Amino acid sequence: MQGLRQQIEEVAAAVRQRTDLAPRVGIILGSGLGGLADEIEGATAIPYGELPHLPQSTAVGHAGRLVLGELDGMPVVAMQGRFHLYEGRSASQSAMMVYVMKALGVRTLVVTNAAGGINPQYRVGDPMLLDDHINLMFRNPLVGVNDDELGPRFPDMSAPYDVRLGEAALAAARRENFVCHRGVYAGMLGPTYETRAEYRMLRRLGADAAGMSTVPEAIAAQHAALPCVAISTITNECSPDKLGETSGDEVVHAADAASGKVRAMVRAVLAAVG
Ligand SMILES: O=P(O)(O)O[C@@H]1C[C@H](O)[C@@H](CO)O1
Ligand code: HPA
Repeated sequence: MQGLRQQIEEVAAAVRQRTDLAPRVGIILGSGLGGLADEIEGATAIPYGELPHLPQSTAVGHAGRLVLGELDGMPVVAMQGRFHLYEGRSASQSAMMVYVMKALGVRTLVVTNAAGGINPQYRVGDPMLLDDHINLMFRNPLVGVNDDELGPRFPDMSAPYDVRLGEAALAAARRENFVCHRGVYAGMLGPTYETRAEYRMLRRLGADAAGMSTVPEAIAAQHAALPCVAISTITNECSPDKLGETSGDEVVHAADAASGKVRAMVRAVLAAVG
């Protein structure tokens, strides 16, 4: 883990060479939400390829850049593209940027993603605030020797998502008059979408939505004592009894179409951070 801390410091130092902005909020932009980074003012954009230790982002709809600047007056750092396990990344690699963001000064993490709606009440385009998650990736970024400088050996996971900031996100949905659910996200390894039997199983396990990201990042945030808010956009309905086909393009398109709602929620979280 000492090696990991060194890598974190080297990435953070490379970022500091490009800008002296000290971000307070870190934002991980999921599929369809990359456009939020275009609203960041005074932006410095750094392609991942220009930073040490970072792999290329290969996922559809993920630009692969770090964008630093101000959003509604708040200094932020946004990941325009993340590292998924299905791209061949380890859980540790997929979560490393959480520690880099903390090293840069971030004190709150906002995570967004696209997810399949398992709860039969959920419709394409609805946002879901994560109340909790189930780690079905069978990977954990904290496996290995723990670095006590980064966080404790056995982090508590009884409340991985910040309730007060989540309330601020929900209040934005009420104010702007759109439906927003609060539910449980099942983190899957991917890259296949689930079978009908798997969606049925996930529903029985208590999941409301399924996706292929977020869980390693939320675990790292908890390890690093960073309050975390996570918001899914429901991009496909996964009723086992009438399951249609799903594709990556459909997911990106649906997330893009609904991105205004999630943007409003992210901005409400920024305002609540104060
Ligand atoms: O980065 P996210 O989670 O938004 O990526 C999307 C959703 C799934 O994880 C994956 C397949 O649709 O891409
Ligand atoms: O149905 C899904 N399953 C897993 N990941 C997803 N990402 C978008 N939709 C889905």
